[in-house]
Amino acid sequence: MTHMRSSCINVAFYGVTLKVEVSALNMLYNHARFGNKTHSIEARDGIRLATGVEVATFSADVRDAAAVAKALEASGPVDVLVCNHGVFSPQELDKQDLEEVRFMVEVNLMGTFHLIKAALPPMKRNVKATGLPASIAIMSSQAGQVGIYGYTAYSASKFALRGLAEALQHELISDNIRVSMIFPPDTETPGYAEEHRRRPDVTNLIAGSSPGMKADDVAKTALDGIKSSRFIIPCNFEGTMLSIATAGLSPQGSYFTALVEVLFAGSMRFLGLIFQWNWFRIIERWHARMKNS
Ligand SMILES: CCCCCCCCCCCCCCCC(=O)[C@@H](N)CO
Repeated sequence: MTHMRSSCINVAFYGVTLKVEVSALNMLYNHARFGNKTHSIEARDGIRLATGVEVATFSADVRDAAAVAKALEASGPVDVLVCNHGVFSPQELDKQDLEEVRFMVEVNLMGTFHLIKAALPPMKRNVKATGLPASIAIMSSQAGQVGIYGYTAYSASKFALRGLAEALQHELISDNIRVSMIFPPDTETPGYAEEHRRRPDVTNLIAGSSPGMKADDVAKTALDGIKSSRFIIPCNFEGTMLSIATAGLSPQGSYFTALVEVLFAGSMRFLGLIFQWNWFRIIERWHARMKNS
């Protein structure tokens, strides 16, 4: 992040790696259900060990707008805001408690609003004062590009982030602030290990269409994408296909990617339909098997 001042906040959950990659002076390390102060101390020590860089960490629950605002005030103006928090509880909506649904929406969606609202005013002032650009990166998921069995609440919260990001980029373009969205597949984190144990078999079959990744690799891809101010940042090959298939009316800064999107729109729709057809078949078969046993 050479062109940006090395101040950054990073909010937990997809892994500590992003923090190690960025030579951050100020960091906010945030936790929802799984988090506490210990995690932010671990993150700080991890960064010191890996890079020798001394960082500050501030903890807050992203669901608590006032706490987030306080933490951001303590951290000082942010150049690169990475909204990296997220929670997931896999279950069919029919079986899932509304409390769980609300929890995902509160953390994944409202938490992102809280961070951006708190970070934006000083970020704008800072960009004006320094003449340097700033970035807001939002961690979505491939389940924020396509809805999948067992992901109703999660997909809803992640799809919502896209609307937020597209509109926000309109609002911030003249302030020289770039918005990015990252769409990772299953990512090896402690949260994922827990999720994988609990999610329905059929979810595993469908999510298996996109191979999982290590948190480090997602972090590297995310940083590269943020640095080149891409709006959509896919993380693996399937993610690239998915991003072309779901390009919609999203901003596209790369002429090359724009050309690929235009040239392959039809055939990607066709491929997407084949994927859907296959997924519906998997679901039907799975239900038939459940009925028989
Ligand atoms: C047209 C071409 C299509 C290409 C293939 C599409 C494959 C889609 C697979 C979706 C996997 C979703 C993983 C979500 C991970 C996640 O966010 C949870 N693990 C939460 O932690």
